[in-house]
Amino acid sequence: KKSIAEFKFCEGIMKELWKKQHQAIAYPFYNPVDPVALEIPDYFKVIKKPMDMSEIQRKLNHNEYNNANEFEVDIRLMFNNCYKFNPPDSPVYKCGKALEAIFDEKWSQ
Ligand SMILES: Cc1ccc(Nc2c(-c3ccc(O)cc3)nc3c(C)cccn23)cc1
Repeated sequence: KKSIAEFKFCEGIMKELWKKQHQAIAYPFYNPVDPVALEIPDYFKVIKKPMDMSEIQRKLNHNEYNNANEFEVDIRLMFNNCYKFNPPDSPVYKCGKALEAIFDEKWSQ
């Protein structure tokens, strides 16, 4: 059952992740990874299910999540794609870990 409260909770989390104060760690996740622009032509060979904050926001706005769990699945997919593709010592990997920590804190509230 699509509860309003679950939807509001997910909306609140996205509102947090989009905050300007998190821009330095959230920017790699704002939009779909563009392998041409980023010069990473093998990205779609490695990452079979791309996911980003704009797509998550679009799905939320279009009521495409049946529950909060489906929303969390896409959030975790976005971060795990980042950890799969980027080396642990890379700036973007560290951005993912920092942003996921903010997500986890809000998600557990
Ligand atoms: C040569 C090279 C190496 C690493 C990257 N990573 C990266 C990613 C990225 C995000 C999520 C993801 O699942 C994969 C990649 N986003 C960026 C951005 C926005 C700027 C610079 C680097 N970025 C780009 C180019």
